[in-house]
Amino acid sequence: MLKALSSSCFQGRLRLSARFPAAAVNVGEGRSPLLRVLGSLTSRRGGSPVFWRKAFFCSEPDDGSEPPAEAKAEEESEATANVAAEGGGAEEADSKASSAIVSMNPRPEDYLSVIALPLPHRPLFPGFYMPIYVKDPKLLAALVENRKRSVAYAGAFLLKDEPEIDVNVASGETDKSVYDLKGKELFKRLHEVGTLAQITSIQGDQVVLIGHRRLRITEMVDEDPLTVKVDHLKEEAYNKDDDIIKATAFEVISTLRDVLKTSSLWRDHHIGDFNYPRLADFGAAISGANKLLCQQVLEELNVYKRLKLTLELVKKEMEISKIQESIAKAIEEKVSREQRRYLLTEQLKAIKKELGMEKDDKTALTAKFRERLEPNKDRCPPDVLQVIEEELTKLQMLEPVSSEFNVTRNYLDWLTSLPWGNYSTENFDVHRAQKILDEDHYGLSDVKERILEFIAVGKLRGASQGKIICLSGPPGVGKTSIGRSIARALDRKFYRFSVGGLADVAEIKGHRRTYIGAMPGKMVQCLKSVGTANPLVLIDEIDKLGRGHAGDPASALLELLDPEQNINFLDHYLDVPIDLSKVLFVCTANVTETIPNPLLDRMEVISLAGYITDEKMHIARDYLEKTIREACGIKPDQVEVTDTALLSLIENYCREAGVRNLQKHIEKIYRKIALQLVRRGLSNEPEVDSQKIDSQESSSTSEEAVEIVGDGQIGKNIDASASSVQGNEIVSEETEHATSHDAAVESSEEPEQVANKGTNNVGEAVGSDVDKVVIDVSNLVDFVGKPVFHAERIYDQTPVGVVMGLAWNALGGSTLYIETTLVEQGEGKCALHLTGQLGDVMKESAQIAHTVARAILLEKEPENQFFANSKCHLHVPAGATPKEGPSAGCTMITSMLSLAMNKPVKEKTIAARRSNVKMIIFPSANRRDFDELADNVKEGLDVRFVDNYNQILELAFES
Ligand SMILES: Nc1ncnc2c1ncn2[C@@H]1O[C@H](COP(=O)(O)OP(=O)(O)OP(=O)(O)O)[C@@H](O)[C@H]1O
Repeated sequence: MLKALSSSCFQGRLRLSARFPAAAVNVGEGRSPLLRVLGSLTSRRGGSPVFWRKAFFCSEPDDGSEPPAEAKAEEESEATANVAAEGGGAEEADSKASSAIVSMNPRPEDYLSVIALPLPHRPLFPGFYMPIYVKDPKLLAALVENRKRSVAYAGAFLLKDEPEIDVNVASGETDKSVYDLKGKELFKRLHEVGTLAQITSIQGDQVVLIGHRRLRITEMVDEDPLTVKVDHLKEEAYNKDDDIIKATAFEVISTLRDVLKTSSLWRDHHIGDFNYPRLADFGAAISGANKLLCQQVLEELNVYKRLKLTLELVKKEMEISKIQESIAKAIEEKVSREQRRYLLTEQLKAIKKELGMEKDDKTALTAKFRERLEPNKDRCPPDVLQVIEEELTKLQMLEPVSSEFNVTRNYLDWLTSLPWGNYSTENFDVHRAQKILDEDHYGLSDVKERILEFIAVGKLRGASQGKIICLSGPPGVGKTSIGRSIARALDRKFYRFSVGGLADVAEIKGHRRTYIGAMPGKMVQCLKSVGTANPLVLIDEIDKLGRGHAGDPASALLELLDPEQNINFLDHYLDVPIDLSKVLFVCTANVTETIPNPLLDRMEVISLAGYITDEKMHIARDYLEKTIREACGIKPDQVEVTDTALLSLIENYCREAGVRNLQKHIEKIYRKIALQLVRRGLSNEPEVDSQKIDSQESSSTSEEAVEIVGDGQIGKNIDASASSVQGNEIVSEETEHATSHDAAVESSEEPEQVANKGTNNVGEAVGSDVDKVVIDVSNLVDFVGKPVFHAERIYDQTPVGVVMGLAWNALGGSTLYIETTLVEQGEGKCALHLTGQLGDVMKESAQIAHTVARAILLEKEPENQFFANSKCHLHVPAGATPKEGPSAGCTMITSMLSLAMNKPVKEKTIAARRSNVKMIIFPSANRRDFDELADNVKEGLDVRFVDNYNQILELAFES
């Protein structure tokens, strides 16, 4: 009824059972295709590691029916021979054997007392092979002995779990405890129902069993080795044609088929021609079910119930199989997708390579690097060339996916992109250089002269030497921009970087290549970006160099700048020396005091003092305005900024040493003008358009409209409309102008309106050129807001105790007052109270000034006890600004004396030109500095040089 398992299976099965001793080895090694299949199947299902893996389906069981003829014959002959030779053994066996000698060989069912073999992992099913390991030597010896006496049967019983033993314990441990069990202990632990097992081979401690028929233990006969009395069990009788049994059996078969189908290993096999009880055993045996469930099947003698139990097991197996299949499928799909992609890209690469369309990555890279190096190869230092060659060889040997490959590639990228020995031709034309410098900057004659000297030396030597020029001065005096001009004058490439706040040495010297994301330092980056080895490098803000947490940036900078050292500058990343001796370094600083001394020593400092109003006017007029106007796209005849407006800007808005703020203000003005011009253009255009539309709609006005558009004089039209709208304002504006400028300045009208006024105002002045926007003092406020500064002169006439001094600050110079006033008087109340955020040195100066003033007063007016009996308060205004320095001593003395003698300092005494003061008193030691000032600065100043305070006293108080 049932189909043969498969012809090949059966062949294997029969061969194995027929020639068992030899085949047993094969069984163990799983060489038979069928056994291999079973073995793989079971191991895949994760059954018990040793025993289940080695349980194999074998032959027709001895379930009451006859064993296969061939096997039976062999067994019989073997048994006969053994018994004949030894003529002894166990009692029963003896009796059977002796009876066998007389009548017949012992049959399986004749074994009523058997040695009990414990099976720790799975029960043995009739018809299945199972190799087991017998570790107990006594038991093994007994089995061997029995076998010799042709008592080749034993009972195989599943071991019950010890209640406290976890079923999941490693098999090794379970095995160990199993081997230790003996006698009664073992007896108690055995399941009652087991299998009569034929011992087919014993190889060392490996014993191969074939299950024959079911047994039930009745009692223990012997303890060591455990021998038990058994009953042979038979299935309950059943009706083969019972529909329910039939249906269940079919269901088992079809489920088994499904399982076999889903498992690729079993796909080609068929289920054998079994009877129902055997079918149930087969299903249970090959399922990966739990040992107790299998034992249940073994114990079940009702065929229908056994089939049902098996059906449950195989259904479960089916589910597991399905899940397993879907997992396997998903993984397979993923792997094959990736593999496919990989294969395709490899194929593509191979095709491209074959067609010469693309070389492989490494070859292409190497070729690229070599090509890049080629133009500089002759000038490239030999040691650098050697490093490059070595790295190129290394690149060839590295895997493109490795991180080392990337490091080497980047390194080669940097090495080959530097301009080794590639110098730009310098221009030593002094006249041209002078022209360029004058073109870019007004004044700064010292700086320009120094640059021209440098060029002249270069011309005579034929090559310029590396130099460090340091331009020091307040912000906005043109330090950076003059650096750019020098580069232009010399025809050198320009590169600027700021070291303000720089704290990391790696910024200058680069990181070591071992770091992830390592980069070379600024200088190497500079060379790569300019592409020549002799650029002009402007190092900005060198006075604000950071402290550095790892290493000292100042020392690194020294190595970079020092002409003695930088011929072999070593960048950590590049690791090969670079010659920086031809680089012209220009540094900028606001103050030189904070520049590290070793650096300052090597620099040629050129000071840019700051500009006076005259100079600023020139700069604004001839340089700033011009460039800003162009940048805003405004034509020169569209705008006029009057001198007074410019002056007001400089004096009242941008009080600074440089011109940066002034530049910003002019930019602001020009931006606003640009907006106005655009707005006016736009406000006119829609008007023209609307007329155009009107002309289409109304025929009566069409001619007029066409005339206006056709006229092309849009400007005129704009103006006409503007004047018609603002006619009244023009009149009022004119009157305002006639009366007062201030009124216009304080006007709160919108900037645009005021600008229009300016335009119209000018329109009147320049006749027909009505589009011009004029900025003068009257409308300046609308463009740049209210003035920020007022004259520093607070007093028209300085009162008693007040003296004006000169101060230096970061914005350049400024004037400041020193005021002393009396707090209270009384016998012995001599005290001095100081305010105005004075630094320690300045406080000490004030104390000294107090003492000196007292001494001078004592000498001049011995009877004047002012200082002895007065508490004075000295204040330096602008209290929010900290002040420090030793140079205010004389001014303080003068201020205190003025109070003590109750005489104001003479109006023309101490002053600065910017504050409209006429006389300045300088210490004689400063005469040299004063002489260096340009004539236009000195102009109009009454300067006196003094050696001691008495001279000041004379100038300040005596007429
Ligand atoms: N003498 C000058 N003639 C023409 N333009 C000048 C002059 N001095 C400064 N300028 C202009 O002023 C602007 C500011 O100058 P720059 O940026 O070079 O100042 P700086 O001294 O480098 O300031 P900082 O110290 O803040 O860096 C530039 O646009 C520059 O062209």
